[in-house]
Amino acid sequence: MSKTITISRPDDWHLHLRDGAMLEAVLPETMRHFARAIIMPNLVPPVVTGAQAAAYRERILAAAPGRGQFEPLMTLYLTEDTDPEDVALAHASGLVKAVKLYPAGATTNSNSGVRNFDNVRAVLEKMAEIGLPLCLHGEVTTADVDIFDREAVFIDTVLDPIRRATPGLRVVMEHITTKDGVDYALSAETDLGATITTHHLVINRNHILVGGIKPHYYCLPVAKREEHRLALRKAATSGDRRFFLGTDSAPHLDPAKENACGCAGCFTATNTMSILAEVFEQDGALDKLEAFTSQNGPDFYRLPRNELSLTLEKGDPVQYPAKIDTPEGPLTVFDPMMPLHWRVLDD
Ligand SMILES: NC(=O)N[C@@H](CC(=O)O)C(=O)O
Ligand SMILES: [Zn+2]
Ligand SMILES: [Zn+2]
Repeated sequence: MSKTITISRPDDWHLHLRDGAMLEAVLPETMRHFARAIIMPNLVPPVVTGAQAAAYRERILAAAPGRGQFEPLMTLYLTEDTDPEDVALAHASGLVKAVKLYPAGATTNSNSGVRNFDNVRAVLEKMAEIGLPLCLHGEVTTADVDIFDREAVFIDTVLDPIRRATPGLRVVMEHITTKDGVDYALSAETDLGATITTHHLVINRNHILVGGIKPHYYCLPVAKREEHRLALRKAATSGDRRFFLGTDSAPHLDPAKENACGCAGCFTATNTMSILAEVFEQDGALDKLEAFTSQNGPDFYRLPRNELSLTLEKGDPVQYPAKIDTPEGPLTVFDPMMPLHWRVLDD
């Protein structure tokens, strides 16, 4: 008899869908396995206002094969000019589920992000009042801080002060990559969660750099030492409610990655569920997969868990495309460097 596992349908709590032709190419990859996703607002120009988020949501739904089967959970891109009342209205209408803070210059399309955190104080206070989560790209951007230390320094010098100054603010530490991130998430009983990507459970910094530069393993925050990857594995597979899946699936066309100045981002939407099942099985934690992909996220966001389910079956290695063809060129799918034995049924 074949071995199967059935879980509530997963959600992706950190996803880049982009726009236009890329949106059309990547949306089906996520919709195949995920019911909902927190949609990142780092378009060019960014999704700053409620009106822009509503328009982007319509473009996503228009690109969705079989409308109604996928719910985009919209976010606003926090700038120093963001109006607290616009945020409150977009939240009250049910449109917006989180606000995203990018330190200016930290990552792809973050130039409109925050330079002086004092200038967003009024928005953060409003968010604490109305219970709207803040999603954080947690890296400092100062030139004198080593890129491998930027997450840990951000926690000490930005995140912790913001949380102390804004009691009740609900925060998601996005795509944590360090033991420091895990430990900080575990330090709070309420109002703090952390997403973990698929790829950071698989790669460490050697995979980017040993034997030649591997641009498809380059993302931000950059993968760290093996001890950090192991801390992330332990956190994800623990079932602890503070950790949930945010794939950070971040498509960039191959020429933009395979470049003298390659873009940051790994595209994992296609094979994420097979990778995660393999990872959780390797760690003897298949029974915790559902908590990570389907329960802890909606619980944090105070949304119902999905009623539909998803079944994975163990068998011969799964076939998936190495690249997705988009009208604008090829897009490489993340290579986990191991055979994957768990296939999503009916996908
Ligand atoms: N993670 C990445 O490496 N890239 C993301 C931006 C982000 O999430 O920081 C992107 O938009 O390409
Ligand atoms: Zn980020
Ligand atoms: Zn991201």
